[in-house]
Amino acid sequence: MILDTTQIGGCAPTAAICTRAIARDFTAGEQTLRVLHDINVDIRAGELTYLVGESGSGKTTLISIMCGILYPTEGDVRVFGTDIYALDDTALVNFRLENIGFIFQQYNLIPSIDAASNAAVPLIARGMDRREARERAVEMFAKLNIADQAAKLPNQLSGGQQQRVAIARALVHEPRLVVCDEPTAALDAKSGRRVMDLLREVAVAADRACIIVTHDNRIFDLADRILVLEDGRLTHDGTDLPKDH
Ligand SMILES: Nc1ncnc2c1ncn2[C@@H]1O[C@H](COP(=O)(O)OP(=O)(O)OP(=O)(O)O)[C@@H](O)[C@H]1O
Repeated sequence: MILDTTQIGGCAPTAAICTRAIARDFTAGEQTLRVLHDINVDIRAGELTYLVGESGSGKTTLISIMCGILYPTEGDVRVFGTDIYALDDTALVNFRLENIGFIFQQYNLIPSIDAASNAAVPLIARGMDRREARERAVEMFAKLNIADQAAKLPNQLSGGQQQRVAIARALVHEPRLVVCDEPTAALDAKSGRRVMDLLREVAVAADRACIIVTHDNRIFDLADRILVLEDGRLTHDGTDLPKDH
């Protein structure tokens, strides 16, 4: 019998991310702490989804699990239909490289190479010629208003400029899933909205999705969908924040 694996656990075939019964424990000394409990959510393609919640509620842990960098203690994660934690390590790395762009709170830029080379890394890792990869990175810089910063080393850039280099690096290979942890926190209001416009332009389409962890109430109106985590449990899923938030 042939199983339609996209339907396992009730995952919609069109879901960008589908989590079923996700739990995650961390162990510190003798103590084991459960920081995520029974997370069942479908992130739809074509939408900008926000994940909000108090500090320590589990947002970074959940997005790390959703994008293949942290194994869940329990449960399954499908990204565009692929059961990612059933892949072997090499296949998982390749899957991430091909399909996922990350923007983390720490920019993790390589200090010894210039901004354009940093942003070109995902293309070079996929085998693109270095010069062409840099050109593509600089095109992305133009959209982010930092084209004139391409030849600078990371330590010659402001915090906001470093963040935009990290954003360019996440988007340069046009991944199907973009995952961002506080992408606008270090930016002024105008630059923050510009980054959100760019994320919507590049990262949201019929077969693409973007999930954003944010506390930034200046951009809440731009979400298609808002998920709220409280103490490791999903307590709200809607087009707006709950009234008491
Ligand atoms: N590697 C780890 N070892 C032990 N505990 C951890 C580890 N990573 C996270 N935790 C704990 O898990 C809980 C959730 O952390 P997480 O970073 O996911 O929260 P968050 O909602 O992203 O917080 P913030 O908004 O402050 O970034 C916290 O209690 C945190 O202390």
